[in-house]
Amino acid sequence: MNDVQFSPSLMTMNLDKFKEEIRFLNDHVDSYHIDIMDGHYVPNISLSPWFIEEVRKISDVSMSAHLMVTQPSFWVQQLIDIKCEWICIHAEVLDGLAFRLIDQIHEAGLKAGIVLNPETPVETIYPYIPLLDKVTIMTVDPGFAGQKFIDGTLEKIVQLRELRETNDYKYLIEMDGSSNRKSFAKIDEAGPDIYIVGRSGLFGLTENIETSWQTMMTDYKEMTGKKYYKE
Ligand SMILES: O=C(CO)[C@@H](O)[C@H](O)[C@H](O)COP(=O)(O)O
Ligand SMILES: [Co+2]
Repeated sequence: MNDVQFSPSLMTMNLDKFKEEIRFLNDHVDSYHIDIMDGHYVPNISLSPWFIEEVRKISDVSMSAHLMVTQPSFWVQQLIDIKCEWICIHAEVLDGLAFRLIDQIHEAGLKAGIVLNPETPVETIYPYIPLLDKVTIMTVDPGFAGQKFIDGTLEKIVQLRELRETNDYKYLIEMDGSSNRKSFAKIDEAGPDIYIVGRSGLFGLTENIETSWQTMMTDYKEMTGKKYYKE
């Protein structure tokens, strides 16, 4: 397996420093995490396909959309239209749609991911898990930044690693929510491939993105004993 990746959650970036933060991060990350909420699936509104297009004007980094919406078909089509590289849908809204939507994403040449809420077991996605490019484990309830890390979610990351190993599945394992100095050690022990970092781990650390990034790198190194490959 490759090195761990960090994927900044742009919902928590400092919008008054949009260009400065994106230009700095472009050289350090493999993907950007874009939270898209419809105000129904979760009681909040955040980013949009339009936002992805704006970031693309100054970035070649691949985009991973995290759809927190009740009608995924509509949003999947919007994201296919703009060729968003990763389209990730919550398992909880996929009944009766999963195979069709995953196929639709793959036929467009894009990657399909599934996101699991803290209370949703990994078994929910067994019917289509061999088709997936990524599985994201929510380590907080979806909808907001700044929430408390839910320790019980980590065993699902371990379960996904074991399943992948046993069955030779290809999906990447991602975690989303409250990854920061306090949680890096326990996340590292569970062993996801991708850490989403938001306000508590990166953007909220200092006034300046370069200093925040360096602080995060120090935190990661001190808490895990490991070095990030794009430090
Ligand atoms: O999907 C979500 C929230 O629904 C996340 O991507 C948040 O944007 C991230 O958790 C914020 O970072 P923290 O505030 O948790 O550090
Ligand atoms: Co997210």
